[in-house]
Amino acid sequence: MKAAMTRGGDLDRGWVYIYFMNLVIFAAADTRLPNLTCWDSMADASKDIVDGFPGDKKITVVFVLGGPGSGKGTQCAMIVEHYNFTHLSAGDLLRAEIKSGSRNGVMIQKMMNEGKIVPPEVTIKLLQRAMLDSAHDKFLIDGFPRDEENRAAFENITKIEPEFVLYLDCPEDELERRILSRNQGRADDNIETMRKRFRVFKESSLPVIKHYNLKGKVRKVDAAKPVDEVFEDVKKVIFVPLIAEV
Ligand SMILES: Nc1ncnc2c1ncn2[C@@H]1O[C@H](COP(=O)(O)OP(=O)(O)OP(=O)(O)O)[C@@H](O)[C@H]1O
Ligand SMILES: Nc1ccn([C@@H]2O[C@H](COP(=O)(O)O)[C@@H](O)[C@H]2O)c(=O)n1
Repeated sequence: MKAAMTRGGDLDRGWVYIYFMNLVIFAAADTRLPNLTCWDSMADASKDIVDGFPGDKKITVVFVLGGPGSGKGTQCAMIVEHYNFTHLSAGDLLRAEIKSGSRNGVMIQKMMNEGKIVPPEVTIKLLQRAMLDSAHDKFLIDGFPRDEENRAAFENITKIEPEFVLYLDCPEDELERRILSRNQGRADDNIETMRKRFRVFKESSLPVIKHYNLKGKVRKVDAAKPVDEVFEDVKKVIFVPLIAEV
């Protein structure tokens, strides 16, 4: 009897064990649900970067490249006053992403502080969202593509070829002078990071400019001149023959 009771007790304990194991499995499945949802929403969030652009809208893109402090932001601001373009700065979008407190913010901040290039999927997603959110179809994309990886990924994902590349050419000593007197509170505007950024520009961005030059798509301007003179060149030499003023 004792043995039977013990056996019975063992059997009961067995069922209790199975019951609790089921609870654990269900609970585990339950706690995985938010993760599964998260993966789903991540898939949704990344959908916009793999699908190109909706509709047949023709998107015109001009890439604006040049060393750090060459005047990309300054010239883009002047271009949008005269031509029907929307200015998107890759650097500004990345800085906004840091400020938003997003998951990628810490990584982006670290890369920027070291003058390194952020992985293309992050930057392209931000650019593509900004383009999709905009009612416009003509974009000046400033500070992008920074390297061959940026360039190839952008073309593969968006299927967009730039109309041309505006290259603001400026010697390093002038870039350094401008960056060190910019005074906008940017953590990367210091001599050490500036030099790293210039090295990255020479090693990684110049090959992109060369790539487009081989395709006859580069419009180079002497960006060491005063702001208004640079803009006169940008305007007369580049935009007027190609795009009507608004
Ligand atoms: N042609 C110019 N002559 C003198 N100063 C200029 C000229 N163009 C821009 N600057 C000044 O140089 C600094 C850098 O210009 P800007 O921010 O437009 O460069 P950028 O290429 O966008 O820089 P970054 O790549 O670091 O974002 C600013 O303080 C700006 O006022
Ligand atoms: N395509 C890009 C553009 C920028 N970055 C990072 O941001 C820094 C600042 O860029 P600016 O154009 O505002 O000077 C740059 O040094 C990079 O760290 C990037 O990674 N990819």
